[in-house]
Amino acid sequence: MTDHDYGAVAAEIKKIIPNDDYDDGSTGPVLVRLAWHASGTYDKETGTGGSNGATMRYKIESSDSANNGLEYARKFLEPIKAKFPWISYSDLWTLGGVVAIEAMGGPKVPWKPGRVDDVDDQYVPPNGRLPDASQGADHIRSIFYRMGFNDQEIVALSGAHNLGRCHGDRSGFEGPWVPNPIRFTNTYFKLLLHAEWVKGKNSVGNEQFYSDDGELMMLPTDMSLVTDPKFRVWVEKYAADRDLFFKDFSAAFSKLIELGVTRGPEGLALRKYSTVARARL
Ligand code: HEM
Ligand SMILES: N=NC(=O)c1ccncc1
Repeated sequence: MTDHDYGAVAAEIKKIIPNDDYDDGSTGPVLVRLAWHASGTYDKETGTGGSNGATMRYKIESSDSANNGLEYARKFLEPIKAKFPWISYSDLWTLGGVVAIEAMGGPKVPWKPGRVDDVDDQYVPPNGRLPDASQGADHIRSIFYRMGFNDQEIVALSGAHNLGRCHGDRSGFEGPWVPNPIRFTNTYFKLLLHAEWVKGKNSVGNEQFYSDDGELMMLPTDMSLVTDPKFRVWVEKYAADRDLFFKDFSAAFSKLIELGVTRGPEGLALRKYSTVARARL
């Protein structure tokens, strides 16, 4: 692989994180969500989906309602793609999440280049592989076990809900999880355990949980992290130990953005699965 200056790309991404005209003043949370959704379609049994290929460029995937709102993130990164045309979208989108996490005070996340963008939509994974926020622990496990994650990693990754907010016109849920949604901390876990959460219906008719002052929220899937005993063990650990959360989140997010990436001797990603597996998409 020729040596491109990925540090220069990262520095350019860092410049667009603060944004007084967007949400809570930062593009960081939606960039993290883009990196996660671009990777979270992976299926370990068939080797399909994942961050390689940047398949969300194709309508089939970008129009999946689970990806509502990610057009903002993709647009924020377009000028950087124009400035560094040699970087793949697959690498740009994952690097965007990594840079955003660190810029918001989170841990360094190991990231490697070499993803290759698909040239057509033949490898687009089927919709429906991302989690449904209205469900519970069994559903979360089915989604994340499919990707190859365990309970500890599921809880660590869920800590990304310390960032950003829900938007009624995107997901049908509303509000932030924590008081400062543009700083990466373990507050999400402390609130899950120690705040009072009351079930209610939001303005678009979906059930979610509200803090006593009505300012903060939790999704039904968030609440399953404290009602399910095996998840709860890790919520308690991460609420008590920020450094442990940072270490585990960094490892899990690095694993997430590598899903679907098999590199050849030159470091470039190869398509891992056969036409047979593709036929099963
Ligand atoms: C456990 C399964 C998960 C469910 C059901 C879920 C669901 C949701 C929903 C419904 C939203 C609101 C989207 C919107 O209206 O803008 C959201 C936002 C977000 N999610 Fe998740 N999520 C899950 C896991 C994750 C993971 C694993 C990550 C990253 C590691 C993540 C990162 C984010 C971020 C950063 C936001 C805020 C985006 C913004 O502020 O625009 N989520 N999530
Ligand atoms: N982080 N996950 C999400 O943003 C999401 C997942 C599924 N459906 C809507 C939104």
